[in-house]
Amino acid sequence: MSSFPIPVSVLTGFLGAGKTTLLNRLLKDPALADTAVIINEFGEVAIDHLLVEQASDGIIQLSDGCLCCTVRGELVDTLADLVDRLQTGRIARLARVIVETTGLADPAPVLQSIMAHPALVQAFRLDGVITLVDAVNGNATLDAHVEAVKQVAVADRIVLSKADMVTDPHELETLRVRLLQINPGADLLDAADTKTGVAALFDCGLYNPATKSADVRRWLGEAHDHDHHDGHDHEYDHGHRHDQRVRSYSLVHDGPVPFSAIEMFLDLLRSAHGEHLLRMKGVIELSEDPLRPLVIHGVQKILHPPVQLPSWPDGQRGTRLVLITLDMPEDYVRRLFAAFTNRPSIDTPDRAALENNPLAIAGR
Ligand SMILES: Nc1nc2c(ncn2[C@@H]2O[C@H](COP(=O)(O)OP(=O)(O)OP(=O)(O)O)[C@@H](O)[C@H]2O)c(=O)[nH]1
Repeated sequence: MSSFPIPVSVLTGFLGAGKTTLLNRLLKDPALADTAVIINEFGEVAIDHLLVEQASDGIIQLSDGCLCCTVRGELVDTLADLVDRLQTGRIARLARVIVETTGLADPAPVLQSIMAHPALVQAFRLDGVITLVDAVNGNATLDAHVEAVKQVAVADRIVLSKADMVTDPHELETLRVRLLQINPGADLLDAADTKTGVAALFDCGLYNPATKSADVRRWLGEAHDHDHHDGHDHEYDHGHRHDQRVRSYSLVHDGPVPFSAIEMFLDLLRSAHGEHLLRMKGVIELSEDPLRPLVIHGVQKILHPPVQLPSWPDGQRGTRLVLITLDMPEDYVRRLFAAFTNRPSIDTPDRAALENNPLAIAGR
């Protein structure tokens, strides 16, 4: 038996960053039994993975019981096919799916295809995004490719590989600081560290139905930190042009918010700026049900189905959203949020005005 929804982890990272190396090591752990690995190839890059052999139906069974396949086309079809195989008994068990994206792919479309598909949303849940960064080439790749910055920005876990090949400790430290500036909410791990195993990388807990918990404690800590800085914490001064376009900030409201207000705020945000919204996570204190926090998370325009936790972690209530954005006017977002949480502001329309005229705030 497999319990739905099945957790899906996305493993991404720059070309040659060490994804396959890490994956091969992880798959030796019995905790990853009954895992399906989907290698999602993009564009023209031809990949000859050791993991993958040719099989007539595209999916091969490895000796440890894991399934593996390479997808050139639609990831959605492969995931739907896995569900079909489970339901028709052609696969006995499926505990987890790992999607490895190759090279310099923008991870957002992969995440979207999992989170947006009506049928897949029932069967799968996004567990988390693991991004490999090569310590030798990391800085140069981040400078050259905005996709690389996006990969770091959407990560729940960032794994630094090839640190053993860097001789200058200062260089390594600079890269670490840079990665955490792009994405302060992620755990930064070392690929060579024995602790960087299954427990550290999986069950990121965006929401785990088995334990009915989410990793909101970390997000909340994150939100508090940002609050102290009044949103100006990531004005970088080191001149990396792509990094400066990525911002991470939090929106905090102490007190309950009606579901309709949050829904409309998110709708407006996504319709006006969806493609600039790399990642969003949050907990909401609902007016309708303040004792049970609503957990939301999204990638670009796609919002995962919200779930309610049975109680508040730490007992501390409040509405906190953490946003990671690319080229998005923060001021607009803050004013929109203030309007929907009914915080008065001299030159900003209130919620009632916005419900009548959603275009009332300039800056879209
Ligand atoms: N020294 C060192 N070499 C590593 C490490 N991780 C990976 N490598 C080497 O880096 C090369 C690329 O590693 P892969 O695991 O194939 O990288 P990948 O991210 O899967 O590559 P693509 O799928 O082609 O993007 C291989 O030769 C690995 O042996 C590490 O932590 N230290």
